[in-house]
Amino acid sequence: MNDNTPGITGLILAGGRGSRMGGTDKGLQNFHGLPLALQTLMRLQLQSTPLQEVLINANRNLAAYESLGVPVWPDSIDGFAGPLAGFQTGLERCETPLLLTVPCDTPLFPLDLVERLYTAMNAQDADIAMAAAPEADGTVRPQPVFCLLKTDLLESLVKFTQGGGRKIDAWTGQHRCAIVPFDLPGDNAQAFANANTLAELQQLESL
Ligand SMILES: Nc1nc2c(ncn2[C@@H]2O[C@H](COP(=O)(O)OP(=O)(O)OP(=O)(O)O)[C@@H](O)[C@H]2O)c(=O)[nH]1
Repeated sequence: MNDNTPGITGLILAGGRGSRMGGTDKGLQNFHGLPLALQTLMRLQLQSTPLQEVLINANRNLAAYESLGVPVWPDSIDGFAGPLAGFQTGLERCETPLLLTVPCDTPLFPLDLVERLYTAMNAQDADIAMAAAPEADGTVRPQPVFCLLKTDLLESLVKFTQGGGRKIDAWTGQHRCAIVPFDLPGDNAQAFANANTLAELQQLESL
């Protein structure tokens, strides 16, 4: 990070239903003995480009999340409207020019995530930088919940969600969006592996 890097707030998205995990609150499931949300928080605190602040977005068990020591905000849109509701909450609550979103169920994400998204955003004069990574079939695909966003996109997002929009790519497609592949030699091919089920969580622990 150099002196010109603007403040960046990290947002942990832990507001989902976790239906494929039996309706459990995913962020509170243990990964190597600690809740996924805490593992995610620690990974954000280890980023090569430091964050100014971290927030958690959760819709259940708020006291348990608050015990992790950072501010916790539930969705401002009712009814589990999806990750974009979390983006909106983060943009409403963050006090820095940039917001980084990460999900709570992908605990091996790269330690240079912030650095590479920020570099691409600048180089491409973009409003959003989104990670992309190889999936099981080897194809590099966007990972839409890993986004660096300019905070002044809030108005656009509120308009989009008020119009019933729920799909991340439909909204990001309205803006200059840099897609940032994490498939360089030395990148961990499993870095964006996520746990939707308890079996997948166990698999992740064995990596
Ligand atoms: N704030 C917020 N975040 C959500 C919502 N739905 C999903 N997310 C988050 O978006 C990320 C990806 O979520 P998914 O795996 O698609 O959904 P999930 O609710 O976690 O799990 P499933 O119900 O099994 O699909 C996770 O970090 C979720 O916490 C929501 O309604 N509100």
